[in-house]
Amino acid sequence: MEAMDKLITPYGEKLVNLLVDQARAETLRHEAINFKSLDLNRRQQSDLELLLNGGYSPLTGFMNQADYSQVLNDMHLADRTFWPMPITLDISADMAATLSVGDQIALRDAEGFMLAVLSLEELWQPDKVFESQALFATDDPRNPGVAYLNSKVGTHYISGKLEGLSLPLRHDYPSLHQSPEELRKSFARRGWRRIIAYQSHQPLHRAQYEFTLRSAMAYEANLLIHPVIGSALPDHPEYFTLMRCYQAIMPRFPSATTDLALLPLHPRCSGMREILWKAIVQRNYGCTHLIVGGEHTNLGGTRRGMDLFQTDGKQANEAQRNIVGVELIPFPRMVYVEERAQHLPEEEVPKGMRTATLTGIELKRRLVEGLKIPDWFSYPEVLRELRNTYPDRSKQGFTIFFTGLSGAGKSTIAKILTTKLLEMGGRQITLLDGDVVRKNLSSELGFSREHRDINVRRIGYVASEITKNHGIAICAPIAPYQATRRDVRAMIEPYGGFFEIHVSTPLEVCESRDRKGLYAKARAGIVKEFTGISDPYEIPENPELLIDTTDISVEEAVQQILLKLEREGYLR
Ligand SMILES: Nc1ncnc2c1ncn2[C@@H]1O[C@H](COP(=O)(O)OS(=O)(=O)O)[C@@H](OP(=O)(O)O)[C@H]1O
Ligand SMILES: Nc1ncnc2c1ncn2[C@@H]1O[C@H](COP(=O)(O)OP(=O)(O)O)[C@@H](O)[C@H]1O
Repeated sequence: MEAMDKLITPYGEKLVNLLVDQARAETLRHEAINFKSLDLNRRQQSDLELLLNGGYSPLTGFMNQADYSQVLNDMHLADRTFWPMPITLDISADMAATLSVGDQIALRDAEGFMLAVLSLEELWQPDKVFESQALFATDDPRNPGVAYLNSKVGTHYISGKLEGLSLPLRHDYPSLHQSPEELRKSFARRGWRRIIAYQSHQPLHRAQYEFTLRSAMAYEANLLIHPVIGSALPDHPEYFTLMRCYQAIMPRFPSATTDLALLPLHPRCSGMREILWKAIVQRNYGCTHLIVGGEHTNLGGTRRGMDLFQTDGKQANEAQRNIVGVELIPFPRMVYVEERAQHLPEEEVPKGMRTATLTGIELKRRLVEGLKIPDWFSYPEVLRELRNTYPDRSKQGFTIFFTGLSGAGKSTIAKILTTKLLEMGGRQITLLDGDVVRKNLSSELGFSREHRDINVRRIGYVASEITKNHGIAICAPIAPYQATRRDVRAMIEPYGGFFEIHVSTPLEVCESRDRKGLYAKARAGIVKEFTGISDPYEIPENPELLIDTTDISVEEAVQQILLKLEREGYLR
């Protein structure tokens, strides 16, 4: 590449800025009581941000039908500008039925804060099968892009003049959320011209660090580490861990030549179209090169950018890449070479030398099981951050979720288990017994299926919060329905351990115990909808443990649970 004396121009030569001035913003805010409202989801907010701040230059709004169709057909806008990705604003059929051309629609964030106003010009129903085929070369719902389009994207698209009032508000890492204009200014001030972007999705370990640095040297370029955060959950601990991992590794890069900023782009999983689209965005942010690939995969090592060129590259001819004007640098499959004590692209490894890689799944396993992660794989400061979020199991939170008939022994076992765990110490413990919850959290509820579900989900929510904060939640509701128990499991498992314990004492035994006299009342029809008598109990399919208390003592039951927890590494 020849020497450049200026920053690369934006795609389409001019950086778009759709934020209106103060006076216009005031007028729009004043008029907004008469506007229709649309609360944007994360992806729509990401697209709006990149439209408003010029990341999508030369687009000046969500696409109209002519641009949308042309982009799907041959990756061009209606005016023949090359553009590979549809950028559309979707709404539900219900909302579509209330709209007519000329309406003004307030686009709001999840809290209802108005970010922009769209004056409706077009409303149409896309052919999602056609869109799936164009973007993902399939309409198979197992493809994540197709699944998103079918389940999360509304039935209608809208377009029209877009006026921005505010970029989405962010309270996390304000200095890292830099717009194209801000980054360009900062590059210009520092005299940066040739800039390689690395759009990371995961922490940088040694392979990514070595390759990005090596690329910067080979191309005599500066480096922008540009994590893609448009789809991240900004209130989720994993997001903050990821950010801390980036911040932890930055001091290893030469600070005068490397920068870190966040890219609010929401990925689409759409192969070569996606790469070219990301390259355009990156050009708008002032970058001349884009490293493609480099994520840690579950299959082994790092994903090679080269794979994408080989599978989808046929459509991405040289001409398209030239039009975008950003040089693509494929990330090779990096492996660790022991004799060299460094990572090398697989192709460059001299014959006979021993190599090593660690898969994403294996990394996670080692983190949660507290096992060693080899020094060649990452840096201590990055691993420290990861270990804080994924502490080994003896420090993770977990939920013990008892389920079973009334009188099966749930509360009794739960109480003694709580005492035993308190004796051991180490974590905060909360007992969410059925009766206690019904008194304090669910006093307005009865025993219909709907009410039982609400009750059990509330318990699940509280338990998930406790588990997230590394505590122990012990729950003892009847929880008669399989689907609800499955939902509760899904709420908790991402944060720590989940043990469903079916206290499977048979109905006859529970009835003969009849501690509260409720079975007698149920038989007499005085108590209605009584589980096991006049209401269903769906047997758990795959509980972690099954305890029938007919012939065992409470102490024995509790021992079974403690042994299970110990075997799984939750007790040390
Ligand atoms: N109709 C009916 N069916 C079942 N249980 C009844 C009913 N009416 C009152 N009770 C008492 O309420 C306790 C069960 O409440 P849960 O919150 O655990 O039930 S559920 O999970 O919401 O289904 C349950 O307590 P346990 O005996 O400790 O299980 C009963 O004492
Ligand atoms: N191994 C055992 N575990 C738990 N409870 C037992 C056991 N053996 C007998 N029981 C008796 O069974 C009854 C269970 O009642 P409870 O714990 O309130 O059940 P649940 O909470 O499932 O409705 C208690 O009276 C308890 O003393």
